[in-house]
Amino acid sequence: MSAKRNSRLVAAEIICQWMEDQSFPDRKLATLQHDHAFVLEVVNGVVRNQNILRWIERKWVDRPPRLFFKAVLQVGLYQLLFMDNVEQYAAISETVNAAKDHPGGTGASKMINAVLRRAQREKEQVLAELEKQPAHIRLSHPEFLMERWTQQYGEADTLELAKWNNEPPATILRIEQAAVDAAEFIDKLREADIEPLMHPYSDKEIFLILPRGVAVRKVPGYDEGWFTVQDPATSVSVDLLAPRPGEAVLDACAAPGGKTAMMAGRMKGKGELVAMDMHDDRIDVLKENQKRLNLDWIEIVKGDARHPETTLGERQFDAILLDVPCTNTGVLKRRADARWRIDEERIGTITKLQHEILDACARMLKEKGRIVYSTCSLEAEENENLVARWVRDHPDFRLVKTGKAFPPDSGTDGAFAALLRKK
Ligand SMILES: C[S@@+](CC[C@H](N)C(=O)[O-])C[C@H]1O[C@@H](n2cnc3c(N)ncnc32)[C@H](O)[C@@H]1O
Repeated sequence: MSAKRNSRLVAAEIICQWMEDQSFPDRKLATLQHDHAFVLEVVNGVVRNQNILRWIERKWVDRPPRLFFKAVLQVGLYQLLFMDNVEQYAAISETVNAAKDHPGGTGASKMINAVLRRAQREKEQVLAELEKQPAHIRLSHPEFLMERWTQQYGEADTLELAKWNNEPPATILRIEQAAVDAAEFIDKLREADIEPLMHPYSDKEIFLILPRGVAVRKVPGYDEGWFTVQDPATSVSVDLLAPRPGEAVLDACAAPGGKTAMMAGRMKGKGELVAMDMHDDRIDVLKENQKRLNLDWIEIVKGDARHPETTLGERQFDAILLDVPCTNTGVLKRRADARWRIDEERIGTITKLQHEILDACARMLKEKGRIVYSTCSLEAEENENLVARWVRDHPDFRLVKTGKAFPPDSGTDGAFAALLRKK
């Protein structure tokens, strides 16, 4: 049996890797063996609160430490300043040990020890001082993003949005009503001492909010495929597309398959539903979900939505969902690292890709067919502006309707969807 590793060290290694190459190991985090909940909270908290932690480092550390020690320091600071359920002595000693055992760690561990003890002594003062800092530091968002939101949505809504992004995300389940009766599922949850809350957004679908700390894999009916983990905002696009039994439907950017599963439910297992994605690792997850949800009638294909004919030949569809890759600004609450990946250049690159996917997949549509273009972004360039420009350039299509969920007012993640019909 392997010896239990220092959880602070595990967290620091993951954070250091992220600092080096921006790779955020969602899957590794989901499968950690030891102290899963603690490491997950620390990693997400440190990444989310970068601007605050860097601000403290600039105030209290004379010479910037090497990346690994920077990560260890941030792990310690995050526990002391933001986690109420951690014993302070353990937080300091275990974090210092994580640095000490590393090559070159003798000097760094002294610095880390001194800064953490200072954080322990001066916690109230430093948090009060933080409240006086500019919003992008206090709420830990990129300055340029706060500025562009302020221009688009005004200052008050921007501040509300940034605060919402920093709250812990709720785990929300969508009941697979073809697999289980909703009342029976809720009874099973209660028998397992899980008291769910019905999400107010529930309409065609039923969404349940799980109490904090419940591991999804332990929820009754996980293996039987009685539910998917999914925010209600995901139904904005599926409601607009409204796939029907017997239709030929393409989900061109499908993995991990939340919306595919929702569409499969609407189609009641009848018709053709093709789920495509271009990334092998994402297709693996799509297949796992397909298996768990018993949706073997769905066809999963690997293909590039910029060149769908290469995979799909001359097939034509009644309805196409384009849930395109985006900047994710509507789901920053769920994805701790996403806010740091956005810049003006990325918005430019991603809108070009979105445009290419829309152009190419529109060719796969039957006469009078329909497309829903959707994102989980709040940026007008990726949403309203892109669709308006595309329809201007494609007079054989008309924009029928758009749908939007905008947090925090929506009480959901952010989402945008536009229904386009071929004339
Ligand atoms: C927003 S996610 C889709 C989420 C999915 N619809 C769901 O509800 O679970 C976008 C997906 O597009 C895929 N993707 C990115 N570029 C693509 C391309 N050129 N062709 C096909 N899929 C692509 C990504 O791998 C990713 O899985």
